[in-house]
Formats: sequence, structure tokens, C-alpha cells
Amino acid sequence: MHIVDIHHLTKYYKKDRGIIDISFSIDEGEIFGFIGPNGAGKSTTIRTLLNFIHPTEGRATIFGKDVVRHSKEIRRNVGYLPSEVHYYDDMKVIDLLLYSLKFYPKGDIHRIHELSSQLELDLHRKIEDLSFGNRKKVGIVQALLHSPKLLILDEPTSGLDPLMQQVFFRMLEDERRKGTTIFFSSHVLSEVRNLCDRVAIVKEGQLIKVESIESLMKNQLRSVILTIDHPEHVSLNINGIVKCEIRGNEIQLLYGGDIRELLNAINVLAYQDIRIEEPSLDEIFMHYYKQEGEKTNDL
Ligand SMILES: Nc1ncnc2c1ncn2[C@@H]1O[C@H](COP(=O)(O)OP(=O)(O)OP(=O)(O)O)[C@@H](O)[C@H]1O
Repeated sequence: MHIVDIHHLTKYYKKDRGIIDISFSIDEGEIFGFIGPNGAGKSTTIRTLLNFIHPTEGRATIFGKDVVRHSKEIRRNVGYLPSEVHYYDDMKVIDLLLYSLKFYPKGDIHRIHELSSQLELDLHRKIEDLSFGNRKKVGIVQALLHSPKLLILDEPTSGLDPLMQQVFFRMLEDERRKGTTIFFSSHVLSEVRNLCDRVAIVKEGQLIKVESIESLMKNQLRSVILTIDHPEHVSLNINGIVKCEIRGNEIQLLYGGDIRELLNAINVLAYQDIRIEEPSLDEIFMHYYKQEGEKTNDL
């Protein structure tokens, strides 16, 4: 069953593009990543799903119900973390969370304590004294406290340190084991890679691809940078090289083939250094654009 269904969703802010013709679905129990650079349209899509803004065209359903007509009903079973959390600074964390709890008949105070202790959040501090990361934790507890069927999290890890990110990911996995569907946005692919079943990639308001992590990993692109004297004399004739550039004494490759094959070819060269990195989102997008272009040419 689809928990979220998005059909040709378009949003213009007056004349400004928000998102254009976005369509995809999220299955029950999935952890679904929504990735793209700043301004790609992630928050616009999410805010449309929550009925904070109205679509210019297209429609979306959550739990099979139209997000505009049934938003109140839908919200009871959705936990939402906005990308930026704003609170009444003068309140204590516990008072804010108890206030939030009142909206949900299913929520209980033990859950607040359990979630806060996992995140090492001090419930008795005032909101105004909290760092950005700690405010984010308050938002996470708020999103989870009523054990919603669907979690929609907009850039949940920004502001969390790497250790806390791991704690948070484990919490999401616990939620998923209970059957919760999770939809979360990020501009960091490596972050969502270990957690998600599938990802949707957006750029400049448009959906570029929906892909399972499994096939994303199979076609995983790597950025390989080789430091070598006279790089212009080197020829690497192997499949999987998507892009090859020479900059000073470096050969910069974008490689999508078997990494062992590349290393075998490189091993015979008298190189000084090698760096293998995850390519930037932009490089990945360019690769996808190229593939899409090739497909179009084939037709
Ligand atoms: N209230 C608004 N008025 C006008 N344009 C807006 C508004 N909100 C968003 N936009 C525009 O819509 C586009 C998509 O923005 P959106 O915030 O959805 O992107 P995002 O992927 O969430 O990026 P970020 O990570 O920076 O929040 C951007 O070009 C942005 O400038």
C-alpha cells in the first residue's frame, strides 16, 4: 500500500518556481530519502504534503486521503519536523512537549522521557538557552511523541553532531521496525545511503530519479584523484570512466565501474598519491542528466 502518493505536483510562488511536475509514491514501512541541493524544492514538496501551502497544480494523498481536503485527519497520524524549528523561547522544554502531547490522545509522558533520554536532551532547560542542535532534538521528540504512522522530517540531521546522528538513525530504525513509514530530506547523499530503502533525487524543482539504494550502490560513482608526474602521458582505457580531467599534476576521474579494475590499471603507474571520494551531488546529477540524455537519443 502507498502511504504517500504524489501526482504531478507543481507549486509556483507567484511567478517563482517551487516545484514542477513531481510524482512519486512511498510504500508502507519504507525509509524514503528525498535528496537535492539547497533550493531544489524539498521543503516546498513537504510543506505541500502538510497543507501549509497549496499546490498550483497536481495533487497528493497520504494514507489514501487528499492532503488538502483531509489535512486535519491526516495530521493526527503524521509526525513532522520542520527544517527550522521556532519555539516560544521562554518555555521549558518539558512544558513545550507536554503542551504538544495534549493534541494527541495516544501520546504519553513516558515516551517523552524515553525519547529525550535517547537524545540526551535536558528537559528542564529553557528553550532560549538551547543550541541549534538541542532545539533540533526538541523538534525530533515533538515529531515522534505520538508514535505516528508516518514521519516527515525536513533536514533532520542538520545541526546534530555525528555521534548524535547515529543515535538518531538508530531511533528511526526502531520506528521502522514498528511499521512506521519515514520520509526525510537531506542534501547529503552519504547520510541517507545507509538508512534508506529508496531515494528520490530532485534538482531545480524537478524530479531527476527515484531509485533503490541497492541499484544506486551498484552504479555507485566515485571521484578518484590521482597525483602523478606528466598526467598527460597516462592513458586509462577501461570501462566505467564517466569523466576524466587533467588539472596540474592530477588526473581527476569520475568512475562508475568495478573499483578493483580501476585499481589494477592504476597500480602499474608510478603515481604519488590517490584519493577516492564520494562525488559531489552536482557530479552525480550531471551523470544522471547524461544518462537521461543518452536514453532520449536512443529513442
Ligand atoms: N515563500 C517563498 N516565496 C518565493 N519562493 C520560494 C518560497 N519558498 C521557497 N521558494 C523557492 O522555491 C524553490 C524551492 O525551495 P525549497 O525551500 O523548497 O528548496 P529546498 O530543497 O528545501 O532547499 P533548502 O535545503 O535550501 O531548504 C527555491 O527556488 C526557493 O527560492
